[in-house]
Amino acid sequence: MAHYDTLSLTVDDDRIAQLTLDRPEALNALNSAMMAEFAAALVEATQSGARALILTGKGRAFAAGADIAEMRDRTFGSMSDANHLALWERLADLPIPTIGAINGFALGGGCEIAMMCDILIAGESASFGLPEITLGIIPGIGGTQRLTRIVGKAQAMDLILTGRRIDADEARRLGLISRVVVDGEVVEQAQVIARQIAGSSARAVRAAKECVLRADQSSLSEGLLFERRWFHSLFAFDDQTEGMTAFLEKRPARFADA
Ligand SMILES: CC(C)=CC(=O)SCCNC(=O)CCNC(=O)[C@H](O)C(C)(C)COP(=O)(O)OP(=O)(O)OC[C@H]1O[C@@H](n2cnc3c(N)ncnc32)[C@H](O)[C@@H]1OP(=O)(O)O
Repeated sequence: MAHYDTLSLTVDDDRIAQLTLDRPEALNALNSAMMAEFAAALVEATQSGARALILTGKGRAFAAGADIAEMRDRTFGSMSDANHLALWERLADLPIPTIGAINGFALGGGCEIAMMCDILIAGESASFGLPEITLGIIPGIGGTQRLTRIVGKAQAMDLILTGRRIDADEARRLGLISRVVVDGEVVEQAQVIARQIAGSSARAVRAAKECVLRADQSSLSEGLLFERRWFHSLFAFDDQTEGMTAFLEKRPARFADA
């Protein structure tokens, strides 16, 4: 793995990649250096053959948002010419499942990146929020769009216009995250989920991810057709025969790429 200054990337023997944001002294505030390294690390993780990626933060935050010190003196020109923040969006395009393991604060851009993950689990004392409004700006890494799709207009307006923070339980009630776990066990629990995914058929996992994501972006009829076509196509591969034979022979399936 390459050396990074603002994050670390590991890929273990089970082909689980773990990307850890690593600027704990600034609560993992997202600066330009981290954004460039993040994009490079995603490429490296994918090329390593990883079957799932865990995203977490070092210390008492997942990430407390974009780096305010770096951002304060930026201008419209420097932001728009560089299409600033666009690189973070690469996370949403990753072909493998992504699991956000949220420890502590996930605020502003931190919350926005978290919402790009496919599966999101958080420690009991994690807190989420989009406080950009208090800084005279709005979310810029997809926060208004993703939050509205996840929680609906009224809740999204409430959270975005007030900038208030919510705890892990409220985030789960609203649908932002799927599981709340004991603080300190977030990464461990994410690894359990990642291993389960890595032990499944890689093609079926990819098909499932593409179908779920399609649900957000297409009409129901298009989505149903997309799902059915993917379903049919999985019968072209050995994993389907192996999965079903293993069930009938009462043994665990041994998928080719697991
Ligand atoms: C993506 C887009 C479009 C926008 C954004 O994300 S804007 C940023 C949105 N985020 C925020 O507004 C949160 C800012 N941070 C806080 O409100 C607080 O730090 C806290 C509530 C998360 C934690 O407060 P606490 O008192 O526990 O800790 P601090 O002393 O405030 O922080 C420790 C250390 O980290 C620095 N820090 C924290 N957040 C950021 C940030 N977003 N950018 C830059 N630096 C940040 C903080 O200044 C402090 O550093 P020093 O010890 O050097 O003062």
